[in-house]
Amino acid sequence: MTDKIPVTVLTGYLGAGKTTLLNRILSEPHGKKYAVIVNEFGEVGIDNDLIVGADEEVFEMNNGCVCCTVRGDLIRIIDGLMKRKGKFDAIIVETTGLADPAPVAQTFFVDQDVSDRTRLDAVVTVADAKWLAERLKDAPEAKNQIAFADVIVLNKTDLVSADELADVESRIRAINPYARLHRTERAKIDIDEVLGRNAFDLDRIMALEPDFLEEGHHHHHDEDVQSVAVTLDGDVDPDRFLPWINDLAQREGPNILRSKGIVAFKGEPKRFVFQGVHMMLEGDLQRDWRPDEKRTSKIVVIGRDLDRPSIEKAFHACAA
Ligand SMILES: Nc1nc2c(ncn2[C@@H]2O[C@H](COP(=O)(O)OP(=O)(O)OP(=O)(O)O)[C@@H](O)[C@H]2O)c(=O)[nH]1
Repeated sequence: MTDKIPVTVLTGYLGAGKTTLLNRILSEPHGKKYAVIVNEFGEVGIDNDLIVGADEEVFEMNNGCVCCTVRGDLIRIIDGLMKRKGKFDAIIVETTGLADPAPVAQTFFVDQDVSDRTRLDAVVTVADAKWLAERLKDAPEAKNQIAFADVIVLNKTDLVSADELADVESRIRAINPYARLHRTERAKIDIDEVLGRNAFDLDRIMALEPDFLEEGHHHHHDEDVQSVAVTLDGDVDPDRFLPWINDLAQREGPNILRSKGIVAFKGEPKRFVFQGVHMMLEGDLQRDWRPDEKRTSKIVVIGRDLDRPSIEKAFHACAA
């Protein structure tokens, strides 16, 4: 068992702070080599672009959710990684915010090749202290992610009062009394609390889902949640884009579960990156566009009842 490569499944609802946690882990002077597998919901890869690349290799799985259509991809990527055994110490799988962690975890037990060579170390769930209580009401995935967690990182504590924090913590405890729970701001946590936990407890999961080890376990996505991805070749006018995106977040905020994008502003050598959850938006200029990189702007808005044509039209109207 000891020579099996540990796998950490990083989950948590849209915008909770998974990539923030992942970047924190990868930026630490850990002296280890991690293989990172990211899966995102949305037709264009943005997350992959936002992971701080040091030495680790990042494998992207788009076009679907890891818990359903791309599970074959996950198995293939892991098989490929295993052929290069010895080159890395651990695998981290970041799932989409809409993934049910059960089938992802199941892969590490049911697929023979994968289970021979890897072991699921822990399911780590990042929870958004501000929005989790709402999502527990309307998003079954959010609840499953908490139920399946071995470690819970209760993030964004800066956005709530002490009472709200205690309330969300008690809601989490009602679903999962077993997981280790940490309160964090910007996912600031000791790496040892997240990786190398040896915490995944199959017995507990079997009690939760007796058919966990049976194949053909299907997860139905919340069909109401859609992803609108728009790309634009060429530069964007910040004087048009910024008021528009701010206005969209204010107007459609309750319906927008997540928004993000990488935008090329006219005359600006740096990439503008914005991130949002509901009506809260943040954005800044990050690294330079590389000489070999096409200045393509891409945005993704994930939510309910979104007006796709109007978002597409409005973004294209921001072209410089
Ligand atoms: N105020 C505040 N914002 C945070 C905190 N942690 C992360 N954020 C912001 O929340 C947004 C979402 O963070 P991400 O790490 O991208 O979340 P994610 O879970 O990877 O999102 P998806 O992969 O799209 O589901 C970003 O704008 C972050 O900067 C926090 O503790 N406090």
